[in-house]
Formats: sequence, C-alpha cells, structure tokens
Amino acid sequence: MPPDATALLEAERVDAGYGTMQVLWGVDLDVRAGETVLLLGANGAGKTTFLKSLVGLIEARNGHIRLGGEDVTRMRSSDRMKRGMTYMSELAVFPDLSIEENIRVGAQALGHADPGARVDELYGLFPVLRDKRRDPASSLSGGQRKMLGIAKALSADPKLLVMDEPSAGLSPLFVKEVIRALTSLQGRGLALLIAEQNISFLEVATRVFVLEGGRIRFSGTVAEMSGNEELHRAYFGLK
Ligand SMILES: Nc1ncnc2c1ncn2[C@@H]1O[C@H](COP(=O)(O)OP(=O)(O)OP(=O)(O)O)[C@@H](O)[C@H]1O
Repeated sequence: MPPDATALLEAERVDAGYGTMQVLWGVDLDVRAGETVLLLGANGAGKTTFLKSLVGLIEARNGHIRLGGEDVTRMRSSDRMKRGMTYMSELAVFPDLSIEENIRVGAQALGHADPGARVDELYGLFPVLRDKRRDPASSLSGGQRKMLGIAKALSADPKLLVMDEPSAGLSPLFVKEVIRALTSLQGRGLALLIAEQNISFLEVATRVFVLEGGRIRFSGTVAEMSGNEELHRAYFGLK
C-alpha cells in the first residue's frame, strides 16, 4: 500500500508479538481525518496488540506506522500522543478521584493548554458528567464510567481517539449509551478507531477491518461487509 496523502493514520505491513510468539502478520489499516473505523475481531485475534503497536505501548517488529504523514514507528507513546493520537483502554478511569478530577488529570497529563476551558467543553458533550462532577468515579454506572473514560481521553483535544473494546463489561443498554455518545462526537473533525467484537458498533462506522488470527481478512465499507456472504454468516448470524 503506497503512503496515502489523505490518511491521518496509516499502518503498513505491521508485524508484532510477544517474545517468540508472533501475533500480527503484515497488518495494513488506515484511518482518514474525521472518519470512524471499526476493527472487528474475535477474542485473541490480535486487536489489543495492534492498537498497542499503533500507540507505541509495544513496538512493531516490522512495517510502518504513520501519523499525519510522519513515520512514528519508533517514536515514544507520549510523543505520538502529542501529535494527536490518544488511546483509551479499559483501565481509563481512576475510581477514587472525582469525575472532574479525572478529566482534569487527563487534560493536564496530556498537555492541554487550557484544562479548565476543555473541561467545560466536555461537560457540554456529556451533561451527565457535569451533574455528578463532585462524585467519585466509582459511583458512576458502567456506561457513565465509560463516558468519563472517553471524556478523559478527549481532554487533550486529539485528532484521533483509539479505543479498545468500549463495550467490554457493558449491558446492551449501556452499549447503546456509549454508541450515542460516540455519535455525538462524529462530525466534529475527530477520527475514531474502535476495536470491538460487538457488531453494534457497525452503526457508527464508516469502514470496517476484520482481523482474524493476526491477519486482516477483510477491509471495506459496512455495506460491502454485510454483502460478503461468509462474513455476514460469521458476524451477523444466518440470514
Ligand atoms: N502480554 C502478552 N504476553 C504474551 N502474549 C500475549 C500478551 N498479550 C496478548 N497475548 C497473546 O496475543 C494474542 C492476541 O491477543 P490480543 O489481546 O491482542 O487479542 P484481542 O483480539 O485483543 O483479544 P480480546 O478481545 O480477548 O482482548 C493472544 O494469543 C494472547 O494470548
């Protein structure tokens, strides 16, 4: 795949693994500015490993990762963050800190110029967090806690938010809440890369990549994916 001038993030033939075990085999994926890309895959497909190699928590053994056209493959995680890529993992929230403290910690750690203004802006996006701003994060429901994780990750005003299984541990009702929150973020110029095994997230995606056994098995639009009979059977059940 040649470097794509319009891609915000571009992974090209990425190999990664742990010790002697290779998990990812030549993974290609790109995210354009402002779009939402879903990385679908079953348990153990390598989604987390891939996201970690993108954000710099593990190093890609081969291949290239470019952010805004710049090669960041060997760059530290914090420097990738400064260039606009933020990672939201499951352990995104400090339960003992208040909601506001959580967001402020995020804004400060990620180097936002005016954390106070950013906190107000985020309350506009997630009003439920404003109402509970003095309460400890542990008092939030699962869905609300996920929203706090998203707000915290957004506090540095990234161009790309990389999310690992935002639906993990949530009931279908809370998954809907998170999807609603993500929908409200779209159209603000923010790009999202979401690794999931929950196909509910297809409704927010522009394009989909399917990872199986550490290899990209499919990439295309949601319509193209549901038009592919084998994938349709595997991910949507029998027609
Ligand atoms: N720190 C680690 N050390 C060794 N092997 C690991 C490590 N983390 C993950 N693996 C292995 O790498 C493979 C891919 O795991 P990974 O967590 O990337 O998959 P995943 O698609 O995110 O799965 P899940 O949906 O269950 O989180 C698995 O075989 C897993 O056991």
